[in-house]
Amino acid sequence: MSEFESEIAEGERYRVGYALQPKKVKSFLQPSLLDYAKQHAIDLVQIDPSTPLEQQGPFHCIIHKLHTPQWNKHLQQFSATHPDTAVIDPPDLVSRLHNRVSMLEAVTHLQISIENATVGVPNQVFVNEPKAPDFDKIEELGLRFPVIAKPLAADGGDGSHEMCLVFDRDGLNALTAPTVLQEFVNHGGVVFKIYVAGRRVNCVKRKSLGDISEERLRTIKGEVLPFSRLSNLGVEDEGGAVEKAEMPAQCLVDELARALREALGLNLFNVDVIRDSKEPTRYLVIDINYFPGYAKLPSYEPFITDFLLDVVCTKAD
Ligand SMILES: Nc1ncnc2c1ncn2[C@@H]1O[C@H](COP(=O)(O)OP(=O)(O)OP(=O)(O)O)[C@@H](O)[C@H]1O
Ligand SMILES: O=P(O)(O)O[C@H]1[C@H](OP(=O)(O)O)[C@@H](OP(=O)(O)O)[C@@H](O)[C@@H](O)[C@@H]1OP(=O)(O)O
Ligand SMILES: [Mg+2]
Ligand SMILES: [Mg+2]
Repeated sequence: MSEFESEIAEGERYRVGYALQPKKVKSFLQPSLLDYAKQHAIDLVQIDPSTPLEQQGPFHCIIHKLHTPQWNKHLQQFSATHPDTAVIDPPDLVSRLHNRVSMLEAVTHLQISIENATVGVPNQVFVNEPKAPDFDKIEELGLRFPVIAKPLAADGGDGSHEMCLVFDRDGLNALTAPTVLQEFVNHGGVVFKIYVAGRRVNCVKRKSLGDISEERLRTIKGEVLPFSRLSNLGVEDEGGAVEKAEMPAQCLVDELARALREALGLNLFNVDVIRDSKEPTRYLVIDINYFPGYAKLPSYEPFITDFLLDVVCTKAD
């Protein structure tokens, strides 16, 4: 018997509306998810964002990854008149993840120390005009090269995944504003991706940028190395770094997910975490994404369905 069978009244069905871009519908709404959810009393219903929500309901729950002002307004109006529909998640809270400075602020307030491990963020500074960056500000913060130049906006818009590895001050001349300069931390070429769906948590390993040696730093001058959508690149694991990497302790993963879920007020996100090669008890959060690619997880169908059942059966803790 499933965890929820005793909660669901005989014949009861739950309507969950989803409002996503066509590309996301294709990747997230796999037939296997639709089927699994259906067998567990959840009907996933596509929402047309250009038609009033009133005409498309009723909904027990709405999940979404659209953030045009018009969609936010429709959602807000619908919520006001349908307080029983759970909106996963409120647009004003999601928007904190659309900026690479505010995204990491919640992490800096967490006090996590489990099994000697700590969780923080890399040093970073926002510069408006990288061509004439405020070097004093950078040095005051103790920011050290190499750095990754990341676009401030992380809203899925054009260029929001286009990054640059910058090896020294001269390299900053190649950048365009506005940019977040984040210290590059050697981490053994493996990123841990913690997927959260309410109280459901799953951590997987992925290939990342390789370490940069002191030797390489001495020889590279004024160079920048552009890259984009690294998490979608090939999965080839040269040298077996990903396979060999030890996972972070499960209690650390669970506590980080729980604490961030509470601090951000969000249910659907993932967290990219690296482990400092020099200090392996030091974990660093480098990125948080709203409504990430859950379909890449093994058994994502029960993962998502159980989360939706948590919401509609109001079992979330
Ligand atoms: N501070 C850092 N130190 C070392 N490597 C980093 C750092 N920040 C990012 N990286 C590497 O660059 C990749 C891309 O960075 P980031 O995750 O910030 O970009 P993104 O475009 O938002 O990614 P996503 O596709 O997950 O949304 C990371 O997965 C990691 O491999
Ligand atoms: O492309 P996928 O569906 O796999 O998911 C990616 C998602 O793309 P989307 O645009 O389709 O939502 C990205 O969103 P935007 O920043 O572009 O908004 C971002 O969240 C990535 O981190 C996700 O990849 P993952 O972190 O899971 O590897
Ligand atoms: Mg990332
Ligand atoms: Mg991201």
